[in-house]
Amino acid sequence: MTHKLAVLPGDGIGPDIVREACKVLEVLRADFGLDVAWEEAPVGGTAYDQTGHPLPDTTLELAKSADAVLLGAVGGPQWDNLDYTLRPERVALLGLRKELDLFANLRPAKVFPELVDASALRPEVAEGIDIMVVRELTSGIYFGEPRGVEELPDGRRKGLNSLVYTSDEIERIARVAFEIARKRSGRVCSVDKANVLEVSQLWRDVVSHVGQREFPDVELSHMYVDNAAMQLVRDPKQFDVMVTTNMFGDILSDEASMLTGSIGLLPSASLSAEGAGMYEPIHGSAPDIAGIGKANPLATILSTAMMLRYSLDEIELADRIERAVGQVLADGLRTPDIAGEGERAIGTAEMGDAVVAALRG
Ligand SMILES: NC(=O)C1=CN([C@@H]2O[C@H](COP(=O)(O)OP(=O)(O)OC[C@H]3O[C@@H](n4cnc5c(N)ncnc54)[C@H](O)[C@@H]3O)[C@@H](O)[C@H]2O)C=CC1
Ligand SMILES: CC(C)CC(=O)C(=O)O
Ligand SMILES: [Mg+2]
Repeated sequence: MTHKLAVLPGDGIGPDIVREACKVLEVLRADFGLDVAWEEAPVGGTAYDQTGHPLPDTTLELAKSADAVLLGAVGGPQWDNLDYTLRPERVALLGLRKELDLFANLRPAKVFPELVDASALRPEVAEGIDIMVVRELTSGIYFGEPRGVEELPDGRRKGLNSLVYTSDEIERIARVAFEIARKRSGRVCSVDKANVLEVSQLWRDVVSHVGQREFPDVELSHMYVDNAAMQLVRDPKQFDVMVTTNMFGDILSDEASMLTGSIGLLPSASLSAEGAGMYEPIHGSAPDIAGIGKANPLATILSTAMMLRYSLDEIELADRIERAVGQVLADGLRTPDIAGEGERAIGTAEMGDAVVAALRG
């Protein structure tokens, strides 16, 4: 049966990088028998400009009816002053995640052997890093109520966001992390701020219970988020699976990207319990390099591989994409973000073309 995809390029570099991922899909369809069809739809600031809303009903319906969603990125300075009820990041991105119940965000941070020198770390520290950040994605402080900015009687203003987790939300993300750990090294590190936050005390308690009751074979440790941020740089190989809240996972995965060389390399999968999946690079819309051919498309191409693996059950083709990316890096091809000093850099489209050529062998 034909795999039906919703492709949502979005804003900034979104269209630049999604174009390259679609080239990869074209080749898989033409040369490797992947039975796939996709429809594009506007999302984010672009959709707001076209329709008055960052997540038009037609886009949401397309996403809901698809077998998987491929997303570029949303947001940018031209929409920064919009009222919060219309901001692309909040309405479109958080809206899609919530509407599709994509509570489990998998963000693998793996150092390609060819890119050890591009890491922000010393080569001996960088070599072999392979971390899976499991981030809760549909709750926590990005979604908690009450929220807002209000005027106080004395003329000051008060800004408020709420960090809320219920035990069932913690249980389900913990299970995802433990299951993944079983297929990897059998170790989970849960990251929280239980020395200060009541929510984190609940988080730690629930993760521990799930571990003891259902996954006694998996080794569980706990770490405060400030220490985890430091340990990621000091000794990243101590981590295998990290499980954490929405905001901590957002921040730690951007940090982890620099261990691998660039934020332009890290893919992600966002999954629901019912089988929905959305795939996007972990970075944003990078307005500073939009439309000028400097964006690294590999995070999006690797997100496409995750889509084949997790939503379409095309494991062999997912492996092929990952091998092709390894091949272009082994061939010395570098976009500006991963080029060393004096090294020639290629553009976004050339990098996409190189992956296509490597796929074709
Ligand atoms: N998933 C999404 O759609 C996300 C959207 N955003 C939005 O994106 C906009 C820009 O946010 P920033 O904080 O600047 O974060 P960003 O991730 O867009 O950019 C941070 C830095 O990384 C660089 N960068 C990002 N992706 C790259 C790539 N593929 N290749 C090479 N360099 C890359 C950018 O040029 C910039 O210097 C904001 O409106 C923000 O809200 C931010 C994060 C996630
Ligand atoms: C733009 C935010 C809502 C989310 C974010 O930065 C992310 O998911 O990486
Ligand atoms: Mg982020």
